[in-house]
Formats: sequence, structure tokens, C-alpha cells
Amino acid sequence: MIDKLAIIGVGLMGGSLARALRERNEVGEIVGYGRTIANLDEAIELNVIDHAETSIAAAVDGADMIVLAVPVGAMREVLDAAAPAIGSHAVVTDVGSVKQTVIDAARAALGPRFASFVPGHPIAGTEQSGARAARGNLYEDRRVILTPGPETDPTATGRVTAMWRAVGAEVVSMPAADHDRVLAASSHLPHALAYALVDMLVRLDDHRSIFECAGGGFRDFTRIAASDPVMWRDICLANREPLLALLEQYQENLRLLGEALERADGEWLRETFARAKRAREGLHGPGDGE
Ligand SMILES: NC(=O)C1=CN([C@@H]2O[C@H](COP(=O)(O)OP(=O)(O)OC[C@H]3O[C@@H](n4cnc5c(N)ncnc54)[C@H](O)[C@@H]3O)[C@@H](O)[C@H]2O)C=CC1
Ligand SMILES: O=C(O)C(=O)Cc1ccc(O)cc1
Repeated sequence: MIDKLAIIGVGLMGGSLARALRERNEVGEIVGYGRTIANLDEAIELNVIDHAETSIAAAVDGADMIVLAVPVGAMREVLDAAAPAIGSHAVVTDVGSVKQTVIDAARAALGPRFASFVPGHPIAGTEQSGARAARGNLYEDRRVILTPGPETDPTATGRVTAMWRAVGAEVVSMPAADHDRVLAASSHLPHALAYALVDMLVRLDDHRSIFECAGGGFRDFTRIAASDPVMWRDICLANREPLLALLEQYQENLRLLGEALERADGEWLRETFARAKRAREGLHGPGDGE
């Protein structure tokens, strides 16, 4: 049970966590802080938070659980503003999609309180954003990755683990560097590719007909290109190195695909597509909820 929860950034992720804890009676008071008054007013109207504060310090004052749910590029500034007001019993965690840069920001901003910071990343979400998109069931049966380090207080990790379990998530732990490399492949590269594809197509003269004639495959592949551009700019910059390495590998694969097409090499195409199909089917078989 959390007495006072402070949500810094009341959007899809922070708002959904607030909703989920409230629906399960796992929290007393929920305070929100954000930049846009309209979004905070909406969050109060929708009962996502109990009230809003106009300063981060006021929001975190007296909170026993502080959740940072802003774009990863904004983590340092909110940590700096929160640091002087964080109480001695408070645990601080985040939901950022990249972990090492957020850990570095927390170490620099929190100083001796860094032990109470538990880095986290729920592998749940959608292309939507804002408090209006928040859902109390967003984390049910989803995985949350925590990346505590040797300095992290195990009690703090335990409290963050309990919070995520309370909203139906499965909690796993791994080193931050492993997290960032794995997520670059499974999430950051696909988002960057979807943006690049849609941006290329929309600049073609006949893009209207292209989009009008698009089927389910196009929708599946490009849904994530409707995600928030600031959030994804920050993720790509924060995880630049693993992402660049994967982009290079992908470009090499595209080059091979182009060469096979030039040769009209049907066998290469069939073999490559069959290998990918087997891998994809092995990943998500029938009945996995897709
Ligand atoms: N959208 C998704 O599916 C997922 C997002 N994440 C991570 O969660 C975090 C939040 O993402 P969402 O909730 O989707 O975004 P969102 O756009 O719905 O919410 C972010 C909120 O933070 C506020 N904000 C932005 N900069 C701020 C600042 N400097 N100070 C105070 N408030 C600020 C915005 O006004 C907004 O209300 C990001 O770090 C993202 O990488 C993690 C997993 C999934
Ligand atoms: O919209 C989708 O399908 C996503 O992939 C959501 C998502 C976005 C960012 C994350 O760090 C984790 C999950």
C-alpha cells in the first residue's frame, strides 16, 4: 500500500499506473505534476489523480512513492527539481524506455539518495499519449523490467516490485546495459523504421493513393509511427549507439535484399522470408493474445 503517490508527468504511462493503483485500492493520495495545465485538469476530471501541484517539489513533498513518467530527455531536469524535496522514506522510480542515461541522471541529481532510485521500464503501452489515454488495465499480464545496480537499496527495489505486481505485471530484473541493447532491437529500431517508412511514402507524389489502398499489413507495420515524436526523439538519442549498430546491420540486410531482387533470385527471397516466418511464428504462436 502506498500512502502518497507522486506522478511526475501524468500521461499514458504515469496516468495508467495511477488509475491501476487506485482501482485496486493500493494507494491513498495521488498527486500529479506536469507542464500543461490543460492535461492536469483533464487528469483530475477523469479521476486519474486527486490533485495537481504547480511545482515538482510540492508534488514530491511527503510522497512515499515517486514515479517519473516524462520523456527520457526530461528526466534530468525533473530529478534536479525533485531532489531537495524527496523525503527520507521515499522511493523514486521511473518508466523510461532507456535505462542507462536515466540512471546517470539520477546518480548526478540525487547524490546520497541515489540508493532509493529503482530504474524501471514497463513493456506495455500504445502509440497514444496524454492522461486521456490512461487505462487501469494497461499493465495487466505485461512485463516490467527493473535494472537496479549494486548501489540500489534492495528494500526500495522490493517496494517498486510490489507496486508493479499489485497492478498485474510480471517483474523481471536485468543489467541496464543488457536492457538498452535488447530494447534497441525489439522496440527502438522498429519504431525508427516505421517513422522512416511513413515519412518516405508521404513524400511520394501519389502518397494519397498509396495510403488509400493500404491494407492491414501496412497498418500493422506503421501504427507505431503515430507515437509521440518528442518521446521517440529522446529514446533514439538516449540509446544512440546500440540503435546505430542495428541500423547498420539492417541496412546491410536491405542491400542484400536489393541485390537478390536485381538478380531476380527467387530462391534467396523464399529462403529469407521462410527463415523470418519460422522465427516470427516461434515467437508468437496461436493463442498468445495477439
Ligand atoms: N508510450 C508508451 O507506450 C511507453 C512509454 N514509456 C516511457 O514512459 C515515459 C512517458 O511516456 P508516455 O506516458 O507515453 O508519454 P505522455 O506524453 O503520455 O506523457 C508524458 C507526460 O510528461 C509531461 N512532460 C513532458 N516533459 C516534461 C517536463 N519537462 N516536466 C514535466 N512534465 C513533462 C507531458 O506533458 C506529459 O503529460 C517516457 O519516458 C517513455 O519513454 C515506456 C513504456 C511504454
Ligand atoms: O505501441 C506499441 O506497440 C509499443 O511498442 C509501446 C511501447 C513503447 C515504448 C516502450 O518503451 C515500450 C512499449
